[in-house]
Amino acid sequence: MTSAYSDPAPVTVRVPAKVNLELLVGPARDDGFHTLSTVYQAVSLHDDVTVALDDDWGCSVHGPYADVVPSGASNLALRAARLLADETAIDTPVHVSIVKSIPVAGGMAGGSADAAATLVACDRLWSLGLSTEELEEYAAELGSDVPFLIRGGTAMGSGRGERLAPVLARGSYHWVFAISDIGLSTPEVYAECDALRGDTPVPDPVPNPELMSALRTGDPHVLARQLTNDLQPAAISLRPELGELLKSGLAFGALGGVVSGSGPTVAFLVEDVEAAIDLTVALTATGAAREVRKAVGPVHGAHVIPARVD
Ligand SMILES: C[C@@](CO)(OP(=O)(O)O)[C@H](O)COP(=O)(O)OP(=O)(O)OC[C@H]1O[C@@H](n2ccc(N)nc2=O)[C@H](O)[C@@H]1O
Ligand SMILES: Nc1ncnc2c1ncn2[C@@H]1O[C@H](COP(=O)(O)OP(=O)(O)O)[C@@H](O)[C@H]1O
Repeated sequence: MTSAYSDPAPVTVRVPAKVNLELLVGPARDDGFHTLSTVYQAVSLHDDVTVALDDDWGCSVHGPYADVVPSGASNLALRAARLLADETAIDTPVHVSIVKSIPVAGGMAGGSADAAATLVACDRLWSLGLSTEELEEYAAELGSDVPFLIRGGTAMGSGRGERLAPVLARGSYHWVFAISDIGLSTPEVYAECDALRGDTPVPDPVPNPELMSALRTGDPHVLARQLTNDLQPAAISLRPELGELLKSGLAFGALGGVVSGSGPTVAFLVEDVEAAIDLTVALTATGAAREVRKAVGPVHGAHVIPARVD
């Protein structure tokens, strides 16, 4: 006799990386986090995260970065699944399988992206029916930029980066990312930023209206002039070669360049897809980056895709 009930099929969610178009870092708060004003853009470097019911909680990581991502309890995606289960009184464990293509510890929020994808996937697998707002609240418990990876597109982040507001952005932008061999630790880069500032008083960050205007034009030449990152001097202080990489990209024709978040990935904004190909070839030839990848932004946040058939 067949049962009327069958286990739900695994759910796969595709999730983008991010770049900060503007990252203004204010003073350190009592809880150790820094007050931020940032503008995130989701870009088309993706991880795919699949959740499936299993006898026990587990995680596996696949792809070129598998060796440098923990697959145990510290994996942020597995932590996301367990947090959501605890908060919603679910007691059916899942296995989380990550096909990782977002650079690790690169300032592109790869771990946060996997956590965001897992929340969206588990919501579907467990038929929780949570709203985007509810998922973003759980996301904020996992990390400052996890909520943005659920939302995607282009958005402003305040607080420690977790409070999101929409931004009116026109057009589609072409990016080239120069990815380093070895990652940088986000807390170390914030600490270096504090050390470089010393005793200089730091005001609360105020969003730059010229960036908002630039995003409304849809013109990459205009946007390129507004790219800003207060963590860039800290990232360059820890990795002086990033300064040279930025200069090379601009010399090879990028409209603008900026360290992505806490680095060490460097993001170059270019005019169009041909310029992206040219810059990718030129930067690859220098050997100054482990890998050079093209992407477009903005793209959607974490979203369910049809299951892979292997
Ligand atoms: C720098 C940014 C820019 O978007 O991204 P990444 O470059 O790491 O991707 C973010 O602020 C990173 O966000 P996320 O990676 O989620 O950081 P969290 O897990 O919340 O915090 C990790 C650590 O970073 C520092 N931190 C983070 C956010 C913040 N507003 N102030 C901080 O000082 C703290 O030392 C904290 O313990
Ligand atoms: N699912 C995950 N993907 C990537 N890194 C993870 C994950 N879970 C935990 N980590 C850890 O988080 C650290 C930060 O990774 P990541 O989010 O890629 O960088 P960044 O904060 O620079 O954007 C890594 O060094 C890794 O050890």
